[in-house]
Amino acid sequence: MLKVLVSDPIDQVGINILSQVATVDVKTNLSPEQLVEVIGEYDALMIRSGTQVTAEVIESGQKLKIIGRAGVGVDNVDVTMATRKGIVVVNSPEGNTIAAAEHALAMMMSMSRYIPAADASMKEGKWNRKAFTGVEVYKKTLGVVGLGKIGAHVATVAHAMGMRLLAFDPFVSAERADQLNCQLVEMDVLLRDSDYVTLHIPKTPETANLINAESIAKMKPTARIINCARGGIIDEAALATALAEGRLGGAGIDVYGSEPLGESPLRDLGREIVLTPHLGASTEEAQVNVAIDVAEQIRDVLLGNSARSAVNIPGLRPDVVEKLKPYLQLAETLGNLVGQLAGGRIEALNITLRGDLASAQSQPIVVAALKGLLSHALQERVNYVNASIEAKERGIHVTETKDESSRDYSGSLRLVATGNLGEHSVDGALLGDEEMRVTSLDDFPINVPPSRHMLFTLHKDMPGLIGRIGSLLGSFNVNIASMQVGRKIVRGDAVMVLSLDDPLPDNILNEIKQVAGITDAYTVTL
Ligand SMILES: NC(=O)c1ccc[n+]([C@@H]2O[C@H](COP(=O)([O-])OP(=O)(O)OC[C@H]3O[C@@H](n4cnc5c(N)ncnc54)[C@H](O)[C@@H]3O)[C@@H](O)[C@H]2O)c1
Ligand SMILES: O=C(O)CC[C@@H](O)C(=O)O
Repeated sequence: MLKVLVSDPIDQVGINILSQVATVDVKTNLSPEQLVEVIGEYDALMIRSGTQVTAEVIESGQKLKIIGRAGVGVDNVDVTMATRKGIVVVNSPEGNTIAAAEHALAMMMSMSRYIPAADASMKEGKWNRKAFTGVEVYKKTLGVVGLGKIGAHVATVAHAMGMRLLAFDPFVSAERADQLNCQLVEMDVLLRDSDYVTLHIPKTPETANLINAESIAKMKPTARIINCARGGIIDEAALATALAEGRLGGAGIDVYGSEPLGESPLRDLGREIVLTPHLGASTEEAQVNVAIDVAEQIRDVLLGNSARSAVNIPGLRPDVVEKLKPYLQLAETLGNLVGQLAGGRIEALNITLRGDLASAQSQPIVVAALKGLLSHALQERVNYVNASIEAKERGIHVTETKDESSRDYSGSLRLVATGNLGEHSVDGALLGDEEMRVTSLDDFPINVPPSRHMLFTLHKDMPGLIGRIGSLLGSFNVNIASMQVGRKIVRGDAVMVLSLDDPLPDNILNEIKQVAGITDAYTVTL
């Protein structure tokens, strides 16, 4: 029975989905050591932002196939290590967009009107109207850093509230910014001209400490900053000092460099700062959305299907995979076949997509071919997640070619593997929608369906040779299911492909190679 560990609080609806296919253990508040200790039992791990999925956790998760992050950010997962281990990492890119955007807007309003401080004073029994005179956001300038999903929603609502909008996002077009009524500007201009700055960017090496003493010095002393994105984008010590010294008007902070936030100068500040404990995604609606989104993906992956938002299988969108499925199988089979024919250390693989396939998205097909190529050596350790990285680490130079002009089949593939033992090529196509055919081997035309056990020979086309091979196999009690010969000219070089019902005994290959007229022979197990 499959087992899933849920190590952060997840809505029950997600647990119910996981329970359709697995035993689900909910164990929140595990220490890092406890997580390392138990993770080996589980096929999948579902988390929010509380669990740190370190390299050590992944190393210990020998059975792990998928890590599901019920939210957007995967910075609490060592994705590189997961990829290396062939573990799919999925998230919910949109499930909490509205929740996080509304939290940023709530921060903007509550700090403008000192609502948390006024509320606290009321609860202390006071009636102090003078201490909490705020400011309006109407006609003020909001600088949106990161005009992605959350930034765009914040911009839309802020525009409706009568704010002027600036945006900094090097990856967004001026047209998109225009649609959102934002003026795209450089970061320095945004800092200089904004009354409010709101951050909606991922934490990356470029964005770490983006807001520091230097950038704060560029802002208006009355400006207010909101971070509902990721901790570590603002230098918290520099922020606290600037607020304490009146060099910045206010801050609304939901995320911290280290969570949970321990002792911090931010906690010592007054009404000018609003702090929340990473609540951006904490709405009932968002938690249901992300739980369903991620639990469904875990369930699907455990059932052997693809995930719709895997962060470490770029380009393998489920709709694309669905359409290409028969060709992915073909690519994997041909990769496996040419890998075994080439043997030894493969140095290069060229994949040619022909006919209609030339206009298809090639990346999944290339990944499938690499998975096949490496599967003989790596067995089940190689999968769609890590095939590219494994190939790269082995120094395999991968190239792809597209040839729309080839019209033998509606779409066909050609793989050429070059290694330290030589070069081999295979061509393959689909008959009808799904039936695979190997259509050439080392440029000799053949037409055979791939089968589990196969024997390939390169030989001289001469009378009696096929009979001798048949008798030899018979003497080892190996049954031939089908046989085909391909040649370019009569009595020239030829190939023979035999599909066998049984695996070939170890010693028979050498005997086959001794038969007069045989140049070479290969066994392949698919
Ligand atoms: N507080 C929470 O609970 C909470 C909830 C959801 C999301 N988040 C965080 O909010 C952030 C935004 O999420 P999203 O869903 O909008 O992501 P998104 O990917 O849709 O948008 C991010 C945007 O940032 C831009 N960007 C990347 N690097 C940049 C840089 N150096 N400078 C400027 N722009 C840059 C990208 O082009 C993109 O448009 C993420 O960090 C996410 O983890 C936090
Ligand atoms: O799990 C949470 O509540 C936080 C989620 C949020 O930070 C995200 O990146 O989606």
